[in-house]
Amino acid sequence: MTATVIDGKAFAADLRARIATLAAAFSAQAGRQAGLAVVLVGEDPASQVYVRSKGRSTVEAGMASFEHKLPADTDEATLLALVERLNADPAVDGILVQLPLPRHLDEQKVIATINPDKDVDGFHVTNAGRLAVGQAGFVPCTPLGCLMLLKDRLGDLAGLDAVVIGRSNIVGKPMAQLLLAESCTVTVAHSKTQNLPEVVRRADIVVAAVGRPEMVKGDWIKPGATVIDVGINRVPGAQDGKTRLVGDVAYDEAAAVAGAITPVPGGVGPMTIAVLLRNTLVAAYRNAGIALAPDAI
Ligand SMILES: NC(=O)C1=CN([C@@H]2O[C@H](COP(=O)(O)OP(=O)(O)OC[C@H]3O[C@@H](n4cnc5c(N)ncnc54)[C@H](OP(=O)(O)O)[C@@H]3O)[C@@H](O)[C@H]2O)C=CC1
Ligand SMILES: Nc1nc(=O)c2c([nH]1)NC[C@@H]1CN(c3ccc(C(=O)N[C@@H](CCC(=O)O)C(=O)O)cc3)C=[N+]21
Ligand SMILES: [Mg+2]
Repeated sequence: MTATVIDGKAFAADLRARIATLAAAFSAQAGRQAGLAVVLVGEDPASQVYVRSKGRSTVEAGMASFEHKLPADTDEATLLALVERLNADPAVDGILVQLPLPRHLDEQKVIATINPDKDVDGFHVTNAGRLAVGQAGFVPCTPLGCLMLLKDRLGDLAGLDAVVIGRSNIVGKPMAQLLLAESCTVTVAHSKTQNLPEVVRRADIVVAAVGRPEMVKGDWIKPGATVIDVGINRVPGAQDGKTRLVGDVAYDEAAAVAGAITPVPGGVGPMTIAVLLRNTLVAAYRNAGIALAPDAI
């Protein structure tokens, strides 16, 4: 058996096209574009690439992009003051502070300062709480993108056994909450989990969000299972000095057993950015007081 490749890049492109149509309608109705502010502290090359790509996608979708680049030695008061200014700016519907922050800055404090109704990353405790109790709020982009791919592939998820590997606040935990809300039987595995291969072998749905290159092996996968690989790991490539991107799943092995699998790159990553645009547009409609059908995007 060879798995169906879940084309996240194509799915995300389709989603972005639908968002662009709605963003144009929003601009016409509201008399202004929806706006996303992205804050980058420091010069981490990977973060710079992501921020540039977010800015480009935002503009392509017909929304305004406000990029704020601050030096690595920015102090906490300066960063918090910028977030407060963006909270108060009516042109800004969504605020994203690129993580990780330099070590001297307290990520939790920065996230707590973002107005929850502009928190398009869904990282604020208010949004985490809303997700946990089933209230409307912003859901973190990566897990929501994973859920969209799963529902597109599998339809109703009720009763399926799902194993999420990883329990971070930005991927693993919200992913588990979303799958629980879809009535999956959810197991959350982490670095202290015993017999991880056996745990994973029970799963109809595997979401790997670990940050360890190709850790999940082909013989951990139940035949026919759906495998979502969140991992983005840069490893040395075949040629000297070159690097390549691999996921948390040993792709070729797993694809020989799974029913469907996301590739890296071209799987979950592009979905993250598309969902960020979606969340920003939802925020814009809400901030402008214009109704948006719950299933519009
Ligand atoms: N595609 C995308 O858009 C995105 C991709 N990513 C990628 O996803 C991956 C995970 O990111 P993130 O959640 O932020 O990572 P974190 O480092 O915050 O969390 C990693 C999780 O994996 C668990 N873990 C570590 N080692 C093992 C192990 N040997 N066995 C089982 N579990 C283990 C940790 O357990 P414990 O809690 O016990 O330490 C932790 O819960 C990374 O590769 C990251 O680059 C992240 C965000 C977006
Ligand atoms: N506040 C905040 N919100 C985030 O959502 C956030 C963050 N900080 N910090 C970093 C992580 C990582 N992340 C990715 C987004 C897109 C791709 C993506 O598009 N990846 C492409 C490949 C990109 C490449 O070639 O490097 C792909 O998988 O096909 C990957 C990873 C968002 N993150
Ligand atoms: Mg982290």
